[in-house]
Amino acid sequence: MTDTRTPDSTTRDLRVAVIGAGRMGADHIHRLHTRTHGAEVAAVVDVDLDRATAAVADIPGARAFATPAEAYAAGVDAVLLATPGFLHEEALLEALGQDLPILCEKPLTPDVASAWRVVEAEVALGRQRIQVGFMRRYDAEYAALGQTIRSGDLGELLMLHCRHRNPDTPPGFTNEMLINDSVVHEFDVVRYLTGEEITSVAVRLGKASAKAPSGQHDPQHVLIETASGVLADVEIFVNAQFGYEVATEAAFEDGIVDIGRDTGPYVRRAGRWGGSITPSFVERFGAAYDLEVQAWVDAARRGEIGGPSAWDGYATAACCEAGVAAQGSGEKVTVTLNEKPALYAGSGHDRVGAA
Ligand SMILES: NC(=O)c1ccc[n+]([C@@H]2O[C@H](COP(=O)([O-])OP(=O)(O)OC[C@H]3O[C@@H](n4cnc5c(N)ncnc54)[C@H](O)[C@@H]3O)[C@@H](O)[C@H]2O)c1
Ligand SMILES: O[C@H]1[C@H](O)[C@@H](O)[C@H](O)[C@@H](O)[C@H]1O
Repeated sequence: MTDTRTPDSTTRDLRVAVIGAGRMGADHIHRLHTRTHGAEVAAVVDVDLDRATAAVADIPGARAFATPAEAYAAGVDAVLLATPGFLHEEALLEALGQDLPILCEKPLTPDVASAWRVVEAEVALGRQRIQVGFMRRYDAEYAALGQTIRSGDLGELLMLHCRHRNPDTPPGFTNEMLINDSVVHEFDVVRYLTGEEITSVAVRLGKASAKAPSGQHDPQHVLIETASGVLADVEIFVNAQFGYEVATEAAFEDGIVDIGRDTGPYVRRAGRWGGSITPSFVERFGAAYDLEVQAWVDAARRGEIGGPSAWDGYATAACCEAGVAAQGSGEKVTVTLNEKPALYAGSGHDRVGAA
């Protein structure tokens, strides 16, 4: 539903409060300040006030705060939430209480009960205010794969073989976070690519790497099934050392499509050949984050959202909960969803993120 109560939103820049100035928040602050049209960083909020202060040092007019309430009192138009996922619910409910447009970094929340509370709060508000930061929808290669699926050129999509590899994990990254923080992206893109809900999740724990921190079983093999029976297997390997890789091989009735392989200059030098490996998500998805944030800003100025919704956040949280249960049981776990509220009709996982 379009918010018609924002009369000057199309004529001046959207004043954004970024909550959380860590790895992802700092990247988004830079993006908003240097290359997003129609928006400005008005406030940075971080419990670590020194970090917030450092983040606004080079941004004229931007102010640092230790709590969102102070930023709201100072006056902002929108919120970009980049605190750790377990803190999202409280911040989302507070921002919804202010009726502000929100770009919430994934996951919406780390468990299905809290995700549903957020959906209920947005439904009670009566308009969509939350966009979830599933940036892969804005990646050119995922968009091309989605186009191939929808065109039917290669027949029906049958299987997806996904590899999700990170060089290492930040401190405090738990075994459950392999699912809640990492595979949550595959849950989203499988829903986005197939246009179907996920019906079950199974997890197999095979041989573990000695490079994984204590408490993490890494890698893991996740098997996802969709409503029509498309199978997607995911190797989630978050201490893979060599670099960052998010790649998929899609098997169709009439062909195979590969996305996410490192490309770039192929160099032959001094008796050797090769290229460079993508170091992190910042490089792999830099262009996708730019498109995602611009789509959010453009939509927020119209009183709309410009990408995956709170329903998408809730549906992926349900998949995560099934995945974490499957980690423990070794059994296939069925994903069950509440009835989709009318607020999200026609604007759920079939929303196309990139043109
Ligand atoms: N889309 C992606 O590819 C991607 C990549 C990395 C992280 N993320 C997501 O971004 C979010 C942040 O991750 P990160 O790696 O930047 O974390 P981080 O730990 O580097 O930064 C979090 C920041 O939040 C601050 N903070 C903690 N509690 C706070 C509170 N109550 N109020 C205000 N600030 C608070 C911390 O001081 C820190 O500066 C997570 O949801 C994560 O899943 C997404
Ligand atoms: O928070 C990060 C981020 O979402 C990355 O895109 C993903 O590859 C990592 O696994 C996850 O920990």
